[in-house]
Amino acid sequence: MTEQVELTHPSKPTTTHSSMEDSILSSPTFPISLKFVDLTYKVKLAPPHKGGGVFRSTSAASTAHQERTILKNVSGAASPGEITAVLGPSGSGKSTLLNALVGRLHPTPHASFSGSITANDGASKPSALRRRTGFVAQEDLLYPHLTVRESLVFCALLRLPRALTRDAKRRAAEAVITELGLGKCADTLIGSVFVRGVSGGERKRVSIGQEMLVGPSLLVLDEPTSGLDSTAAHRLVLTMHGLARKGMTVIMSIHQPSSRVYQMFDAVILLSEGCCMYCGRGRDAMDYFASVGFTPRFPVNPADFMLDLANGVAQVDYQIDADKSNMKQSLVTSYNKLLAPKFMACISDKTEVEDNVHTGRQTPQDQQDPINHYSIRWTDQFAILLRRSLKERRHEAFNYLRVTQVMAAAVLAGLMWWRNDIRDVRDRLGLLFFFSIFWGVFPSFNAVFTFPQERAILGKERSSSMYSLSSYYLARTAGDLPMELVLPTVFIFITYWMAELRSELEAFLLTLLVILSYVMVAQGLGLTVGAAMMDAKRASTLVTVIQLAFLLTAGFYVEKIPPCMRWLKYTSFTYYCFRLLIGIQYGGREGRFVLVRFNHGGSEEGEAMFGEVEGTSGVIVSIAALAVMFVGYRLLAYALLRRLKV
Ligand SMILES: Nc1ncnc2c1ncn2[C@@H]1O[C@H](COP(=O)(O)OP(=O)(O)OP(=O)(O)O)[C@@H](O)[C@H]1O
Repeated sequence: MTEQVELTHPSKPTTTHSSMEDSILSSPTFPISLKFVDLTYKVKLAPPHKGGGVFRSTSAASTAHQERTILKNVSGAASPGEITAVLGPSGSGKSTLLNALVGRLHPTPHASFSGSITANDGASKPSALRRRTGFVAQEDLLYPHLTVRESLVFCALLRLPRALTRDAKRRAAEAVITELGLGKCADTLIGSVFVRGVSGGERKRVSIGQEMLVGPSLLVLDEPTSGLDSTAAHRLVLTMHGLARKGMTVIMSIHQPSSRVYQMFDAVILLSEGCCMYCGRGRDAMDYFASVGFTPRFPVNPADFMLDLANGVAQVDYQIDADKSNMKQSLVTSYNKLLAPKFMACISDKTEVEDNVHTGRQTPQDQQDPINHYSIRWTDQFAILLRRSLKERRHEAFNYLRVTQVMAAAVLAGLMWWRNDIRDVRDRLGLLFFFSIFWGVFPSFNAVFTFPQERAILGKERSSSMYSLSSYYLARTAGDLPMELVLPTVFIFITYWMAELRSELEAFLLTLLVILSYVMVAQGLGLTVGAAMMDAKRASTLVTVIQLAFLLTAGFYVEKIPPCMRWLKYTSFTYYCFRLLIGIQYGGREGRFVLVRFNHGGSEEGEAMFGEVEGTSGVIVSIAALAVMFVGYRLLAYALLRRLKV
C-alpha cells in the first residue's frame, strides 16, 4: 500500500511548536556512543522428538550439544549523529543483537549471554542508558481502540517530565504528529486484525513517534520498514536520518534496503548465522568485499550484494576469487582476520577522541532527574492510565453484543420466573441460583483475558519506566468497573421486578448490593487466574473448572455433599452469595415460616443451610468471606503480575 504522507524534512526546523516542544524533538542533551564487544548468546534447545527434530540446528556440532549459538562474538559501535544499520538474512540474529543492545537479553537457565556493552566508554550507567533509549520493536504494540493522537498524547502525558504542563505535553505530541506526517490519520483508530485502522506504515510511525517523544539519545528500531513499499521505507529512513543528524544515535535492523536507503547508512554491520561478516562504514563495504575476493561484475545495490554473500549465494554475475564452496565461512574468517582487529583498534582510538567531545559525565539535568524514577507522580499515573483504560475499553464496555446478551438473559429470566410466588421456594431458589451462576461466570470470564492480552504492551511500557505496576493495576481494574457494574444493575432491575421478588425497596437494594460485590469478587478470580497463566486459553479453561467446582458446591444442586468434599464449598464465593440472596428473600418472619414449611421433612443438609442463612452470624460470615476473597484475589493477582519480568 502506498503511503499517502507528506513528511516535512526532519532536519528542517518546524516553526509551529514552542521552544519547549522543539527541544523535545531536537538534539538530545546527552549524546550516547555505544560499543559492544564479543556479544555471544547461546540457547539450549529442547531435545528433538523421536522421528524428527523440532529444531533444526545450523551446525552439526551444535545439534550434538543441543545448544544453538544465536550470536557469536559480535562486536561493533554506534555513534551519535549516525545511522548504524544491521543487515542480514532472516534468522541471522539481527533482532537478538538489538535486544541485547537495549538490555532486553538476560542469561537464563536455558540461555547464556556474554560480552560487554558500554555507553560513553563506561561513563554512563546502564540505568541511565535505559531511560535515554527508545526501542521500537518489530511488532507494533499499541492499543487498537485509541486513535493515533490519543496514543501519542497519553504517551506524552506519561513519559514527559512533570516539569512540563499538560498543554506542553499535548503540543509535544502534536509536534511528533507533524514531524512524522501523521496529521491526516491523527483521529483514526490504530486498529488491529479485528478493527479497521491506520495502515501498517502509519502504525509503525506511531510506534516510532512514541519513542521520539522523549527525545531519546539512542533510538533502536527493529525492522522499521518491514511491510512498507520502497517509497514509504525511504521516507521513514529519511526521517531517522534527520533525527540522527540532530545528534541521536540511531541503530536499525533492516531486511532489504533499496540502494537510496543504503546511502543513508553511515555504518553497517552484516550478520550471517549470528557471525559478523562486515562491520564498518557503509560506503567502504564494497571495497572491503572486493579486497577479500568478492566483486559484482555490474553495479548492484550494495545491500543486495551483501545479503547474497551472507546467504552464501554466488550469483553468476559476481566475480569470486575466493573459495566459492564455503563462501560464508571464508567471509567470516576474513572478517575475523582482517577487519575485527582493525575495528577493535579503531573503536578504542575513536573513544579517546570522542571523549573530548562527549565526556559521558552526567549533566546537571541528569542529576536532577534520577533515572530510576518515573516521570510523573503516582496519582497522575493512575489518573492518566484510568482515562486511557476507559477510552480504550469504551467500545467494549458498551459493546452492543454484550449489552444484548445481558438484556436477553434478563428478559428471558424475567419471563421464566414471571410473578414468582414466595411460597414456590424451589423456583425462587432456582432464580437466585441463576443470578449466582450468571454473575459469577460472566465477569470472571471477561477478566481472565485482561492481563494475557496486555502482557506485551505492559512489558514495553514498563521497560520504558512509564509507570509503576501498582498504578497500572489499579487503573486497569478500576477501568473495568463501569461495565462490570452497570450491566448487572440493569439485569437485576429487570429480572427482580418481572419475577416479583420481595417488593420492599430494602430487599431490592440489598440484592443489588450482594450481586455487585459478588461480581467484583468473581472479577478478582478471573484476574488472578489470568495473571497466573498469562495465557488466555489456558486461563479460561482453568476458570471454567474452578467455577464448575464452585457452582456444584454452592448448595443448590447437591445437598448431601460427601464429607471429604464439603470443605470445597467454603472456598466457593457462589455459596456465600447464594446464602446471602436466600437470606434477603427468606430472612424475615414470613420468609422463615415459608422456609420452615418447605424444609419440613427436608434433608439435614438443607436444614443446616437454611438454618445458617437465617441467623445473623451466617450473614456476617458470608459478608466477611466475600470481603476476604475480594481483597485476597486482587492482592494475589498483583503479586502474580509482579513476578513477571518487565
Ligand atoms: N530463545 C531462542 N530459542 C531458540 N531459538 C532462538 C531463540 N531466540 C532466537 N532464536 C533463533 O535465532 C535465530 C535468530 O533470530 P532473530 O530473531 O534474531 O533473527 P532475525 O535476523 O531478526 O530474523 P528476522 O529478520 O526474520 O526477524 C532465529 O533462527 C531464531 O529462531
